[in-house]
Amino acid sequence: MAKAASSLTFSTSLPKLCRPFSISITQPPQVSLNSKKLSCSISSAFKISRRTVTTTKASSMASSGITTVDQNNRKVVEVFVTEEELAVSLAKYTADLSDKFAKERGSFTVVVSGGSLIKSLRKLVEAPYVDSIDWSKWHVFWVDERVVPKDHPDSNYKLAFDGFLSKVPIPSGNVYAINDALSAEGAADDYETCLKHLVHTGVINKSSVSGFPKFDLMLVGMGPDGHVASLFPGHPLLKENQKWVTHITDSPKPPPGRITFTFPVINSSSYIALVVCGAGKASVVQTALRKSQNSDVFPVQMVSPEGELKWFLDKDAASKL
Ligand SMILES: O=C(O)[C@H](O)[C@@H](O)[C@H](O)[C@H](O)COP(=O)(O)O
Repeated sequence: MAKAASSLTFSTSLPKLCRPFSISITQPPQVSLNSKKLSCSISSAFKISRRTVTTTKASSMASSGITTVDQNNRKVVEVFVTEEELAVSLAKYTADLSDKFAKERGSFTVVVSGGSLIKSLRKLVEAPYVDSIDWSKWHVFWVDERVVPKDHPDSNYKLAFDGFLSKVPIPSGNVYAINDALSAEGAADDYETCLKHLVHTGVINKSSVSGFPKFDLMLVGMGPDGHVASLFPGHPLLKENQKWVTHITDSPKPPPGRITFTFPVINSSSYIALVVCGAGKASVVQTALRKSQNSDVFPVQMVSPEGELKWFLDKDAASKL
């Protein structure tokens, strides 16, 4: 097992077609200076699959340990040499879940963020997925939206429509954009009312654990400051625990007016894919996946779904692990 742990590494001279490796974290490793104990602890904490990347830096990741993991949750970290490979894997992951939920419950509720995530979904609109996915089962929501007209360049709806939704046959009635004629507060209330209706009619599941809506899959990005959705570091909205959808008028990332799902909704999800690329996010990724204290510094560290959390990282975002 010590050999396996020492293979968890990154290199700038990786073979071009090398496959990603996955780390399934089932329990936090015990970090110890005793090398024998450390090796045993790490082996019990990580399940390594598709291991093809072998250099020296991984042992430093392993020896620091990952201590942010909730023992009851399943967290997977997957690192890709290129964003292109990440996009391929993300498409397969999404398509597999689409198939699973379409078969199991006759619909697939998918939540997307804005930002670079939409570009990372591009493989879904290509073969084989564009033809094999049952798009009629999809119901699409936004984890956050900027309160601007739907044809505005800042609109997350427009971003997703142009890059993704316009290229697949999802019924237009299954795409839940905000009412852009309302204020931020009004749009948030309206969106929550819409979600309540869809929970009532069974399109969206309800968590028996939290009582909040339980989406099948959330595909979300993370900002360089560690924000997810429109939940920003230090903002009081991080603590919202009643509302399903809330609003912000002082977003530090423009535009200032937005609506956002709250953490209880995000964390009721069955699956969350956190898609993070670029060296500018490496420090936050490092803190989120290697922190040794219990305090949550970044909003992304509050992402802890009932189901599976999977990090999709490119090698730049993972460069400090
Ligand atoms: O509307 C938004 O601003 C987004 O939903 C936001 O949460 C985004 O996902 C992150 O800021 C990451 O964006 P990038 O991937 O472009 O850095």
